[in-house]
Amino acid sequence: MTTSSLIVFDLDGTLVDSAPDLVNALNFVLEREGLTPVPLAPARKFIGAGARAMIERALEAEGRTCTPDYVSKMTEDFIVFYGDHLADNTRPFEGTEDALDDLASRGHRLAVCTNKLEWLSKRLLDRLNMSGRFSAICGADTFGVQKPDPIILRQTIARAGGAISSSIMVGDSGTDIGVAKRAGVPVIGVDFGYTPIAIKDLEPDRLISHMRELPATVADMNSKK
Ligand SMILES: O=C(O)COP(=O)(O)O
Ligand SMILES: [Mg+2]
Repeated sequence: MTTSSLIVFDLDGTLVDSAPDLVNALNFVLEREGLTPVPLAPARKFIGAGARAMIERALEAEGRTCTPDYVSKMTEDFIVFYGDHLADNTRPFEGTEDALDDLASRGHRLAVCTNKLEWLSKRLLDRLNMSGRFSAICGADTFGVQKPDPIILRQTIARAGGAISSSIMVGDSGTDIGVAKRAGVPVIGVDFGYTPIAIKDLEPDRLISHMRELPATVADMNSKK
């Protein structure tokens, strides 16, 4: 028998392949400052800790040091540009919508816990016609703390009407594995997202390589509780 539970998803690199639009926005601000744009493949690993961290990681990779105010201005400009272009090329990873349908049909509630700003996350999921699937969509500014601070995951679970003891986190990077472990929530890693450290080395409880594997993985974890 399957126990129904809340499944909490990371957004960038887990539900959606958002790197093309994030990197376009990054390159918009870099080029405007006279800096060299970054190709998509190496820039993917800058994603995962929010917009500011993405810009800082890109500047560091170019060997630039900038004042916090300068980075703040670039971050503001990044967000304005990204807000207008966030669904130009971003799509759910293959099999995601079928997997979410399957989980919902088994009685699972779904939520999003991301280090993207909440309004950008909601706008993106609206544009992809996916918002209605989630009982809560929480971002870096929703509770004033970001992943891997366990408060953001605990509060997301509460907002979605779930319980820590019956929730599972799904994510692609160190912030997701970290937040889940700190909050005491089992975690499934996906190996198709964005992370500078191989996801298997971060030791998620389970690892999947395609969203089609998710419903059976969740069912198996719940059957062993
Ligand atoms: O946009 C980011 O850098 C982080 O987003 P994520 O937490 O959904 O991976
Ligand atoms: Mg991610």
